[in-house]
Amino acid sequence: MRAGLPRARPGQRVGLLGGSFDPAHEGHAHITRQALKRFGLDAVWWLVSPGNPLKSEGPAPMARRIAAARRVMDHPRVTITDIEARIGTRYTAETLARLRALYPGVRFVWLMGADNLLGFDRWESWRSILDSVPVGVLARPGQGLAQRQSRAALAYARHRLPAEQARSLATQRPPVWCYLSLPKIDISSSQIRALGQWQRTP
Ligand SMILES: Nc1ncnc2c1ncn2[C@@H]1O[C@H](COP(=O)(O)OP(=O)(O)OP(=O)(O)O)[C@@H](O)[C@H]1O
Ligand SMILES: O=C(O)c1ccc[n+]([C@@H]2O[C@H](COP(=O)([O-])O)[C@@H](O)[C@H]2O)c1
Repeated sequence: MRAGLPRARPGQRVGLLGGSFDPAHEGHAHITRQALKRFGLDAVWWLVSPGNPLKSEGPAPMARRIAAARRVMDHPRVTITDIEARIGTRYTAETLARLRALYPGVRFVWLMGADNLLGFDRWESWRSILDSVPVGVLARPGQGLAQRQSRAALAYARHRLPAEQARSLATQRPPVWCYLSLPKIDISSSQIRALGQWQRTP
């Protein structure tokens, strides 16, 4: 394994929470704890993005975002990593393909807040994401019904795993996705930036 990359053993169930984390906040920590517990994961990696391909404005420098994320989430089973910058990927489909090649036998699960269901069909090769890894979707304040009726959700409706079977998500054969209802935390990085509590430039 290359220096600086997190470790995982074949058979381990690893959730991947990609994000700008600009900055990280309690909403990220909350869905991570819920995903660990309810999807029965061994670990969660926060993939701190070099920059969301759909966002025109760049985020704060990686080192600042990582340091802030580590202050928010200090948990023995959570790793905060700049792995996408290290392996040179930005699009999720590409990241997942590289991670599967780098970590044979590891059972990855792509994690995301339900807001991402809405625009998911604009992601690069979005179908290949759903076809290649189990996807865990965590409730987020907002348009719950619209999210669950988004193009991606409808196109893959028959592959939705009932929440009662959430613990088996990582070992299910894709395409498979699972929507978890949970107590919601109404917080976002945009709100924190709007309050002036985080600047993108030092
Ligand atoms: N409060 C929250 N509840 C549930 N999911 C969340 C919450 N905040 C963020 N997420 C999810 O965490 C992942 C990373 O989010 P991101 O870093 O973009 O934070 P954000 O608060 O959505 O940022 P921004 O407001 O800048 O768009 C996404 O999948 C997002 O849906
Ligand atoms: O691959 C894509 O086309 C794509 C488009 C939008 C978002 N993503 C990923 O989704 C994750 C959440 O992004 P963000 O900026 O909303 O935190 C992050 O890992 C992004 O790289 C990926």
